[in-house]
Amino acid sequence: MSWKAIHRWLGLTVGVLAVLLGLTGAFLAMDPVQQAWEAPSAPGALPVSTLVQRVIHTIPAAEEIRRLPSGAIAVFSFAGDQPEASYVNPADGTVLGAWHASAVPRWVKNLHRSLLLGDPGRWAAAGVALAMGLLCISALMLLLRRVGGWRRLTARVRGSLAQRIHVVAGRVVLAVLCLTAITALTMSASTLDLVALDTRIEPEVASLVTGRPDLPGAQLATLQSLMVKDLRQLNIPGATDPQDTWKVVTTQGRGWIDRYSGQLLAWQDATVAQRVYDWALVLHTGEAAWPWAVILGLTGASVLLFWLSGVVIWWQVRSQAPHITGNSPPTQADVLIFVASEGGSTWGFAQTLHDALRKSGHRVYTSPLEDFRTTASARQVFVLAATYGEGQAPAHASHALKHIAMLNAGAVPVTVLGFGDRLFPSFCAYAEALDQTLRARGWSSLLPLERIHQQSGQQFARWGVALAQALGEPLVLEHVPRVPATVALTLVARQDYPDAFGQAAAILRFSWPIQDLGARLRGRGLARFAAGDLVGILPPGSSVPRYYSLASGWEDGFLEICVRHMSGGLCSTHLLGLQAGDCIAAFIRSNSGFALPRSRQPVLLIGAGTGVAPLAGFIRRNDRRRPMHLYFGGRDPTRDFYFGPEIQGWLADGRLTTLQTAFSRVPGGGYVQDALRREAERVRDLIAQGAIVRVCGSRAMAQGVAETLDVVLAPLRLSVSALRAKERYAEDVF
Ligand SMILES: Cc1cc2nc3c(=O)[nH]c(=O)nc-3n(C[C@H](O)[C@H](O)[C@H](O)COP(=O)(O)O)c2cc1C
Repeated sequence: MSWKAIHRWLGLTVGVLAVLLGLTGAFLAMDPVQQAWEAPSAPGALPVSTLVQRVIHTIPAAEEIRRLPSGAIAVFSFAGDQPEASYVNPADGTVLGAWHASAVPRWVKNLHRSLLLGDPGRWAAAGVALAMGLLCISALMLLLRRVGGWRRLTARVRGSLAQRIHVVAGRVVLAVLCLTAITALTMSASTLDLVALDTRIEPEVASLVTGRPDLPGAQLATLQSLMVKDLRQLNIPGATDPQDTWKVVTTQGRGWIDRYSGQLLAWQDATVAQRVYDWALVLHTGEAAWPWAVILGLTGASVLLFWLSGVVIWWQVRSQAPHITGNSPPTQADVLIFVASEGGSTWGFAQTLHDALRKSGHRVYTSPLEDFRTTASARQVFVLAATYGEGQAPAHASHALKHIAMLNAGAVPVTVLGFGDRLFPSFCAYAEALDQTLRARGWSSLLPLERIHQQSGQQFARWGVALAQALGEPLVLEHVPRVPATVALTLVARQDYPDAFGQAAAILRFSWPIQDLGARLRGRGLARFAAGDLVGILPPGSSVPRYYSLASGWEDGFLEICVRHMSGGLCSTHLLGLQAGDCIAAFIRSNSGFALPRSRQPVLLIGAGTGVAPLAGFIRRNDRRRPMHLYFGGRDPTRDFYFGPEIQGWLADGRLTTLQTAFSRVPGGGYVQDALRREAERVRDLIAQGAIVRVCGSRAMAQGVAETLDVVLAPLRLSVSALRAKERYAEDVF
């Protein structure tokens, strides 16, 4: 079972009880705070003998003195038949007021400890604590996987409002929740008699009656050397029983003292189990320190927040998960289809294949690629995989390749169909990696690897013809593409560059519709985005989105892109024809590999042409004035210096540290690579300081930059591929 499944199912099943224990725990945590408020605590260095003297002076009938976990002193006595308990000021022994066993209704404590169900309830509460511990561990695993390791634990969180609340709150209180679960289990082990705290019998001791009067408490040597901070409880010998003794309980153990001679008659050290229990009690209840109790209280209350946001996330994921209609149980299916998809379009192709195979009489099971396996009934397996990042797997399938590489080959052929885009340097690289791994492990295939460019229905249909021939069945793959859920963005401003060498360009700024809280919680509407992410735009009459890098983040309050006209380009023509107030259909695709990690390390931004857009977005958000160095390449500063005035402004206000430009169509000009060569010394310095590099522009430019940097970095024995491996170098190319 995966960590995700453990987290999800424990959260959904035990979650309600965890909320109950969390809220009652938060309520109980008020107790130490209230006690600290009601009575001053005894000074730690006060000897117990002095305390006894003062208490007996004020309450001669005192029978027991207890130091409450808050540090306050409570004295128990009898007035006639009536038991009395009072707070006493340890400074002078004056009575401060009546002490109640707990101001908190007893049943809240019972509810917290045993759900008001006695022993079975205690077992249930322990079970919830165990589940809570597992929830914490699985949460940590998921968090680490999501952000990409310990070093990125504080990285920006993406997703719907519910997801962000869940993760951000988790980062804050996870450790305390985990500690609470462990201490609860420790205490439960004792309450449920799984561990005995002390199996020793109390010694039979009695004061030796000699006719002498009682020695006053102030003169008892044991109490003189005992400080109040170490006292738990002190029983004063009763007037009616001459053999009665003093009994003192401390953090170290317990002892019995002769009332006439003051001699210590017996002593028992606290057991290890007792000490562990005491620590667990203090950490779980916060009784020794009210500030800790406040932290515990807030943490307990946060369980409700986790549960609510967790349920919303679960519902959101469920409703957004691809649903394949007509899925057969895997054990009965003769065809298995496994899918790796980020944007969902590959699922549409999988459904078409699924339906066509069913139509020709097969029983088909379709599932995400991370479930890859074969069954006894399977005769054919198909893997439909999209490629993301720089030739990587879609996020949900990030571990699938490793899993497949560990499997022994089966007799069933496994055929891979890749989905990608030739505009990316690593076209269908993930599908290729899957295919190579399968072949290397010895799996056969019905058809060689095929790569589908830009979700082409025709290419898919052609592959269907080859498949039909190989299967010897009349199979037809007619794919009607699924259109991704889009939001209408309104153009609010545009800045034109009409003279950008025959290809008009513009910076377009859009607004998005206001979303209510419910929609934001569930991640409906426009997803949150950061500079460097992509906006997918569906031009009218097309179901294939075109992607543009974002030059702004959600916090900027607008969505900005830089578009250059491509001759015959459906989308760029549409975008450049927009007027203020016109709308486009768009959605967000995250590009987390290109995002800047949060750190103070310098950043080298290298961009050419409209590729400067995401880099401009990074600089715009650089409120913390992290060192950022921009290398911009264009043709002519008067014609295609996109974001030029803003860049100069950022340079002036410190968001941008340095700017190097290279324009190719001016006398003595050159390319951005030339600027890098010119600045080789500084580039090396920055890289040696741990700088991270982001490159955005055309494929040819990115290639040229990588080659130049390899030469520049050679004296450091570093290369672009070494930086890439350390996630210090990323490209966004088009
Ligand atoms: C951010 C991003 C990165 C991509 N990277 C690659 C890539 O490296 N290689 C490739 O061939 N296709 C790449 N593509 C194209 C997708 O693989 C292609 O559009 C695919 O059909 C999407 O399938 P899906 O909607 O099921 O995720 C990328 C697309 C996006 C949005």
